[in-house]
Amino acid sequence: MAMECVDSSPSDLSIPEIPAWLHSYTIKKHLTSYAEAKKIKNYRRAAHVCLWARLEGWSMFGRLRGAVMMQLRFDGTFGFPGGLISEGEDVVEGLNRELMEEIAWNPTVAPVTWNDYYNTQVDSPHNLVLHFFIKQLTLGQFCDLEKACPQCSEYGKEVMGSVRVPLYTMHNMYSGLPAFLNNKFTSIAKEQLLLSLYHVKLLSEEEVKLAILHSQADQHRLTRFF
Ligand SMILES: O=c1[nH]cnc2c1ncn2[C@@H]1O[C@H](COP(=O)(O)OP(=O)(O)O)[C@@H](O)[C@H]1O
Repeated sequence: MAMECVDSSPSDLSIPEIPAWLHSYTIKKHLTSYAEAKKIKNYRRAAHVCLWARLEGWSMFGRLRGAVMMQLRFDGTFGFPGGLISEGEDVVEGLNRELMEEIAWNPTVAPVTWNDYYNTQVDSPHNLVLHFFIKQLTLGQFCDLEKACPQCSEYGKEVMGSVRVPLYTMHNMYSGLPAFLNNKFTSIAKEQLLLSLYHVKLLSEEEVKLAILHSQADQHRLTRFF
């Protein structure tokens, strides 16, 4: 007997507006509405979240802007915390459960809710529906979470630790965010990172463009020399 799926989602979840130039860089999988995604049969569902906090100030590396959390995964790639939703499980409940396992998230402090939903993409080759959330924390909550991460049950197994994404670019136009973008990312996590930075206005349209350009420029330099 098929298990009945619990679903607490509101009916008005819409597809976000994404400017055409950013769309072409960041939407690598079919973008769909949550309602359409619900109709897809025999696909697994996963949900991940970009947790971030505003952070004003400067350092010798450049303007700090904000704290954004990603994690180093068991497969050597970077991704956002989250994971597969169990059969019959509500997406938001499943996401909060995954966060407890992967980053020692305490959902009673600041649970991820449907207000934090951002978009859904369909990874057809892998029969996977990918839901993405973006949640703002206070800087205090973010720093507490960073300290708690190593206490999670998956630490040293599935998750090797949380990292803060560098949002600055140094004078050489490469160190910082452009260099970070040349790491290996799982699935569409790199594209989700760029979308998040733009969506929450941590970076302007021009700054996202430049970060992409400078990360690619360095790849070309390396190809020429080696
Ligand atoms: O940060 C991410 N953004 C988008 N997709 C991701 C991200 N991390 C993992 N995925 C995709 O979702 C699938 C399941 O995610 P994950 O590996 O986190 O699940 P698990 O923690 O339940 O094992 C992965 O196989 C990968 O294709």
